[in-house]
Amino acid sequence: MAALVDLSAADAPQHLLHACKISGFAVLTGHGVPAVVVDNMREAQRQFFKLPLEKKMTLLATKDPNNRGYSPAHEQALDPSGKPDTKEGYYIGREVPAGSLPLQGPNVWPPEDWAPGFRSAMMEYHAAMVALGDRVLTALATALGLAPDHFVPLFDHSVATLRPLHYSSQDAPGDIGAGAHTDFGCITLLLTDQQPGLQLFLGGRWVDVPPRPDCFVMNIGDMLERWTNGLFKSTLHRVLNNGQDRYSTAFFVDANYDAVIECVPTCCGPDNPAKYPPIQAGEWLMGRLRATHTEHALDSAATA
Ligand SMILES: O=C(O)CCC(=O)C(=O)O
Ligand SMILES: [Fe+2]
Repeated sequence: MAALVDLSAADAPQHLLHACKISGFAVLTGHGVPAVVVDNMREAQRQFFKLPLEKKMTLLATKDPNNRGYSPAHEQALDPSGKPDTKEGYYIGREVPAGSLPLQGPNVWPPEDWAPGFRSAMMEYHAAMVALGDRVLTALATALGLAPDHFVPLFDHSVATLRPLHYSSQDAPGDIGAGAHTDFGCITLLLTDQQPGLQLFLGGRWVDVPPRPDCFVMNIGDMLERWTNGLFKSTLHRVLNNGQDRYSTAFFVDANYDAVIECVPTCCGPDNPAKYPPIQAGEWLMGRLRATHTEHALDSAATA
């Protein structure tokens, strides 16, 4: 189901290709992300979520036009037909000046004395994830028979969202921490702790993904499924609470807001016509964010 892939091996592209076709999930070893970068991020994540709710509520992502900041428990329903998610989270993106594209702009940060080192630890981890994402995209382009740098111009100002999450021990075991969903973008790089909870929907049933705190769980999102004409699978997954505190950190590798997602040349042809009409990456993303979040400042943000 989620195959182990050693990213440092010469045949990594072939193994990734296989995993993307079968389940859309792989567990990455040989990723080269320094342990200190991961440890500092984990520490900052734990300290931040321990803050009193009144403080966290002053940093709401729903009030930010670029969707940066805190999202409390029950604010998002990743499965809009089900119960809201019990997880709390924090959205962090590229630290850039407000510009013409939605979802791009300055981050929302807690005051330094509330969460000392949070900002620097998160931005260092963000940079490491951008680099890992580039590496995975190069391997995937190679595996697809494209030039290794095929995706580079499509990700040079990409929406690159870091989202530390916390599932609370106060929630009942079996409650929906994160509702059944497929990821909206291209690739997700997920770090978990030692707590189980993540499940994939494969072969008509929910299958546990055993935690591997030293690895990254990589999965394919909707945009890459469309880009590959359905060759890569954007697989349904969810998180169930288990009565323990669980910390995970998602990094969403999404394309440039203004990139057009249409079938890559090696995945369609006369015998295999494009199954999906072209979409603009940012509009797709905004649609999925609006569909899963409660009332949001995004609702009034212009779509480019
Ligand atoms: O917390 C996890 O293990 C998964 C979270 C997830 O699927 C997501 O944020 O898209
Ligand atoms: Fe997800």
